[in-house]
Amino acid sequence: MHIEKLKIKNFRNYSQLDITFDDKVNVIIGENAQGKTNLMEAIYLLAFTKSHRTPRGKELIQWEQDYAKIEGRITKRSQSFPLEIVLSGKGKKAKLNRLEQRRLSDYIGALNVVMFAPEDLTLVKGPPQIRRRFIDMELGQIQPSYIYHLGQYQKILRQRNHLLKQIQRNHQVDRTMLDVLTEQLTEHASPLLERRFVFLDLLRKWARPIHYGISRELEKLDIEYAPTIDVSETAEKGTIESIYRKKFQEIQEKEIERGTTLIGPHRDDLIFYVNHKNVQTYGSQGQQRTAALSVKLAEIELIYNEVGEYPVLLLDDVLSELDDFRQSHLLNTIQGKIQTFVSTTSVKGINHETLQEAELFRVEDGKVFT
Ligand SMILES: Nc1ncnc2c1ncn2[C@@H]1O[C@H](COP(=O)(O)OP(=O)(O)OP(=O)(O)O)[C@@H](O)[C@H]1O
Repeated sequence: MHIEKLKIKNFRNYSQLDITFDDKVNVIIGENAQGKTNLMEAIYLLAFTKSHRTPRGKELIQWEQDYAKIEGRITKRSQSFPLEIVLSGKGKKAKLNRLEQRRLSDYIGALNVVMFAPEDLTLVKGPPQIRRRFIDMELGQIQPSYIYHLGQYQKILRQRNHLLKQIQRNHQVDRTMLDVLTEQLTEHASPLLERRFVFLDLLRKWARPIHYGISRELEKLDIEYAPTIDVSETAEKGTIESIYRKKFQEIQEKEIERGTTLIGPHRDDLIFYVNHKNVQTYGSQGQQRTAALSVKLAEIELIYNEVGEYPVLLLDDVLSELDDFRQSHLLNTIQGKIQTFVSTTSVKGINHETLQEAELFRVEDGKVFT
């Protein structure tokens, strides 16, 4: 799949932009603070309806303006269709084929995007929320029902945490509501966990040979899912549900004492191993980077297998962070088959033929010159 055209209005430092992209490699080049990342962010927003760097939609609207609009024309499975996102004080509107989609799960997944930015290199050693966000974003774009369960789960989790705090302060509060919320939370936690297990199994399958290749056949990568309950990765929804129910009963007093939900997918994590050693704890920075790169490349293959087409790849200022060997591994992978956007301050030192054949876009103060 690829993005044919992009139209932007009042987004970050872009007042107005209307560009046509190459279906292979597009290099976005410019000095610092000119709008390279903003352009990548616009594409990310078009795919996921939210930014990769801020949860606050207001920041995305150009200063002094009251709305921002991003339109894209996408080609997927030989069909061409428009996508549109409008942000304003009233919230956000997402249109697919000119029709407003009220449920995120009906919109996300129309355009598949994989982003690789310097902060993704901390996927392995950074805090657990980075890894949970990674799973949620990737699973969400290949399985709309995952987004539905995640949205419900997060809503019920907030209510449950609020109630636990109330009971913590006042033990007289009726606990019937807690039972109701616990049951509802379990109903959404279980499909989330079941899908994450399946996703992890596929990710592992794709990431292992990639990591082995990048490490010049020296390192075997393994990824383990670390849930907050004792459950097998092959367990089905029903089994997961009954384990959650039992565990919630066991820890009820502890949860009230702490005033928060102590188990569930919002507290799970991934553990990375190289040659059976935990990379988070024992890995060198190089090993951690290789593992992060392998996982990103695996994600591309995984989407190809699930969706039938390669996603659009955004490489935001990340090439200069990789050494020559990792850089050429990455560029060999995308060569000729994946529409890629590369943002950089300079192409000096990057001699790979993929970039020589690329379309160049120069960014200056929120304007793009070809
Ligand atoms: N809401 C906004 N309205 C107007 N301008 C904004 C808004 N948000 C950010 N900017 C401007 O966008 C510019 C930053 O652009 P961007 O983050 O894309 O930089 P960049 O070209 O990727 O630079 P670097 O190479 O340093 O990462 C800054 O000049 C900033 O002031």
